[in-house]
Amino acid sequence: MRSASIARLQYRAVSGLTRTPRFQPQSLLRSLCVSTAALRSSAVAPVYPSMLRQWDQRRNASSTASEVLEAAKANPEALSQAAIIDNLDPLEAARLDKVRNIGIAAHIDSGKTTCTERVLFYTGRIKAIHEVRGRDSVGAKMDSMDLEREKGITIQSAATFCDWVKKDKEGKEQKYHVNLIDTPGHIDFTIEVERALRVLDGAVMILCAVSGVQSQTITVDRQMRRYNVPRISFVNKMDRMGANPFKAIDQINYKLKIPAAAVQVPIGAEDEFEGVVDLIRMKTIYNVGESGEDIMETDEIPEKVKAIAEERRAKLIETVADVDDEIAELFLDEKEPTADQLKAAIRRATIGLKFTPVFMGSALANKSVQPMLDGVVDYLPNPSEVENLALDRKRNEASVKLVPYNDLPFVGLAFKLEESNFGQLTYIRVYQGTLRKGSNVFNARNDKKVKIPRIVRMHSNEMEEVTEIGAGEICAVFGVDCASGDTFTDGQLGYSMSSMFVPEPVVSLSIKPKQSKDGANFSKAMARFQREDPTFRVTYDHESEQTLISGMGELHLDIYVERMRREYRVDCETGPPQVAYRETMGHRVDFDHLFKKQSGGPGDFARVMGWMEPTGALEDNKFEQQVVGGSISEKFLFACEKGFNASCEKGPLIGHKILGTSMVINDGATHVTDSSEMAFKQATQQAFRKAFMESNPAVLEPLMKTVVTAPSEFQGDVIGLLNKRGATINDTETGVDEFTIYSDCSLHGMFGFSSNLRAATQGKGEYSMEFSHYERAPPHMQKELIAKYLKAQADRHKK
Ligand SMILES: Nc1nc2c(ncn2[C@@H]2O[C@H](COP(=O)(O)OP(=O)(O)OP(=O)(O)O)[C@@H](O)[C@H]2O)c(=O)[nH]1
Repeated sequence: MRSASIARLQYRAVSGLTRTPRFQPQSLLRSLCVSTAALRSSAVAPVYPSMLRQWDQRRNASSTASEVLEAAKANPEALSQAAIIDNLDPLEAARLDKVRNIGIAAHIDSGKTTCTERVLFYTGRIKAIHEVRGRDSVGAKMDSMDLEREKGITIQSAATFCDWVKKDKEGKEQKYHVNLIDTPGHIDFTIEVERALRVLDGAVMILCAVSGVQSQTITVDRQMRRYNVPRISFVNKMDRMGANPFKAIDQINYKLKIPAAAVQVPIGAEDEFEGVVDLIRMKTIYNVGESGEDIMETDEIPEKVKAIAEERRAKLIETVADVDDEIAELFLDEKEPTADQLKAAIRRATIGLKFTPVFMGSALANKSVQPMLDGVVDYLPNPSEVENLALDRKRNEASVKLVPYNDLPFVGLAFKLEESNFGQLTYIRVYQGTLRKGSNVFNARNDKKVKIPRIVRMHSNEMEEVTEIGAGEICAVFGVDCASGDTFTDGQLGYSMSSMFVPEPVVSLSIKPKQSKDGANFSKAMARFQREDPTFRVTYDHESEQTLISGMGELHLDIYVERMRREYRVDCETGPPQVAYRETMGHRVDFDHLFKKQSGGPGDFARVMGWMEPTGALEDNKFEQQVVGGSISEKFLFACEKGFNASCEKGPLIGHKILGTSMVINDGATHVTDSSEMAFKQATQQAFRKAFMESNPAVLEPLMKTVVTAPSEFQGDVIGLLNKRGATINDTETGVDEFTIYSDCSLHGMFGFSSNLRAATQGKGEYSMEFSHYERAPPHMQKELIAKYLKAQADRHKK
């Protein structure tokens, strides 16, 4: 960073201007400089220590520090990331301009892996295309796990990188570095999508040209919104019977509620799908060569698509005008935007999360994948165009913007852990600074120092060793002990970044190795799976003396049982799937509970008073203390809270977790010698149990949003199947030759549904299920569950 650039920043801070003339006379800029010491303590300082070091050597100290600080406080935007980026070394800005970090996310079987395989082939990363479940039995590059290749589904997200060469306006070739993560479609592996989207700058949302927006499209849409990820859309499978990209676009508009318009129209469809017309430049694009590796562009638009191309181009301009002022002005003046104007507006609107341009093609038929890659470069942001924030723990958790500049202190986020043949691999997104082999970094969670022994770039299951990774890039490191979501810094900065959203598991199974000699390997596998996947939990139930594994669905748990067998050679016995029920209280109950024991020596004494009541929403539990006058000390109140939390972990009705319950302690009594933290914890737990049972409590069961799709001839059978399982049907959509039913059903009712559905639809039906919310279980079921729990407890006591 040059001193003039820093000075420009100071100038902006003082003047409040967001843009500074690039060539300010040095003397004017210098007059605005402040003392380094003052800056270090300022709101700006922690972001730029390395700049300050350089500046220390060059500066002409002056005394306007307070002015700069005041101006910075009044106008933080003057120090925005954009302003800093604007002042970067031009070489650094040019480097970032050529980087894209993207994810591919979609509903199950939309063609994410097939599409990624083409991307890798066209960018020269792989020498031949292999299909998912292909006849050559090789399998797609990104599905590297044997299980993935056998089942034809993606289980783990896989990272890779490639270089895409694209011609610029002047016809000069420009090389873009694309880091890409292919994610699974099954909701059971949703954490993989969650963590990929947490660290990526943009995404390609793939849709099936026949099915359009499907249940998991809605889920990934929600995940993209959660992390503000801009997206382009790709309507795949244009070669399939019934393909209709415009129906998919309408659905993006009204189901996902994000303005979308086609930037291409297809030339032919189904088995006559030939290529596309680019609506921005009004050119036709065809793939030629054995695997569609070459692109042929012409100005001649076939007669049969001329009208639709004109109509859709007008629609594109109209949709963009709705979200972009510059195009809106041209639109109102009835002026046609130039290709450059339209492209720039689409880029602005896409990055601003106001629009998604829709591409179309067929990955399997090797058609129109390259224009989608051009779209990644043209419309998705480079790392400097995305705002990434961290909390500065040294400055009261103030929010700071991270700057993807190589020379700044290092800040990175570990977003995924994976065991490899060479030890634990930790995937890191570098947000600021450079990560160097052999350097020391600090884990912000526990301030532990770790050395980085090896850095690699991942290419599915292969890796390429590198000595350093710059800001804005993704890599993996070996030998770093941490948890998913940990922030690493260089040690100077007290920054930590927010982690990803981790959904709660809903299904459990009891599990044990068939042979006791496998105990050690079993524990090793459990520890590893838990470390890698935050939605997979292992608990030990002391009462039933069983190990329980919990996860997002039956498939999720089945995959781990299978991986245990293959990767650790441990055959396991599993119990039937169990639902993660919850318990909640019925109405408010006041309590005044005394816990007192006197048996010779020092006794126990604790009295707690207050009330318990439902929180209203079936969400988190709440503990509050409103003690005035010191009848219970802070230390003992803390023990009460511990008692409350422990009670919430195991409800009195059936031993499941408690939801939506609050406890207030507002009075009590303490004994000078007999009171202890243990006594107050016990007293709270006893009071909790009593009040809870008096409140007419209920067992809650998880309700699942279920979506079933099958060929039309099976509609009656599928409805019958769902009715038998007590599902409430909310909506039915009828397509060309298939139907989709949206329903709510209890998780318990859906166990084993996949085999029933397969049998009822000759294997052609598909379904997906996602947790929706908890609801009171039917009274007869509650009774049964309580009776079962009581019996199990009585049997245990007899033993
Ligand atoms: N007709 C047709 N089939 C396709 C196309 N793209 C993919 N497929 C097929 O669709 C199936 C699913 O493809 P994948 O690439 O595994 O889909 P995915 O989205 O990665 O699947 P998951 O990760 O399991 O959700 C495979 O049988 C592919 O051959 C396409 O453009 N046209």
